[in-house]
Amino acid sequence: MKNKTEKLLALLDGQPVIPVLKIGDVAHAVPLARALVAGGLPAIEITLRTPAALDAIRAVAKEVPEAVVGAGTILSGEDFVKAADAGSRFIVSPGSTPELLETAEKSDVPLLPGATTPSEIMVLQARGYEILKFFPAEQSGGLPFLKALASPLAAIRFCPTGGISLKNAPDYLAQPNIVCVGGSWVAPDADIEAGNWQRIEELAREASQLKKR
Ligand SMILES: O=C(O)C(=O)C[C@H](O)[C@H](O)COP(=O)(O)O
Repeated sequence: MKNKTEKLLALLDGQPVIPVLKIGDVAHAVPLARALVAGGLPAIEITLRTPAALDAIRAVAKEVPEAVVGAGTILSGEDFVKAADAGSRFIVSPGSTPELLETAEKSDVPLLPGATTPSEIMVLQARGYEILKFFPAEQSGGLPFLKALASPLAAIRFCPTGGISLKNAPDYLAQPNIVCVGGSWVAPDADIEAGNWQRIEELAREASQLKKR
């Protein structure tokens, strides 16, 4: 597990914000990934929330080698395997199940599993996880909650996601037990639909300049 934690950290490479993407049309995947890379956010999370998601992951893995493509909204072992086979280099889930964790343990692809309560966190810690997603961050108690976890659960670091924006991201990133934040704000649905890659590149640049790294 140490290896996989290090692998995950190397892939994220200190990037302060991981864009959480919902891609409805596979044709948007490559230009969107290129815009995010150009804006300084190469590690991206394509969520399995649309029928196009697996093809989008495949297209980015093949055509945008500068990107570090990951998959999000992974709910089962089957999703994990499909996403990894499509070329995902890391996998993100909103929570965890024993079945998902068993599948992840057989793979070389690192998993960033979600947890919010001390008990969920302790179960994952006992299985060797040191970096967890904290989802939905704002709705689950946000920064005060994460600060309260830092002392009893000192070995765990978090990637909070859900309700994070350019406005509150700096406060999260200033907290030592936070590795990065995730957010959809850097790639708004309307800009993806309109092919507004320049604006997405600008939003990415703004986000990439927030601390950590
Ligand atoms: O389903 C998952 O695996 C997720 O990653 C959930 C997303 O992280 C959030 O839905 C993003 O939240 P917003 O930035 O507030 O839009």
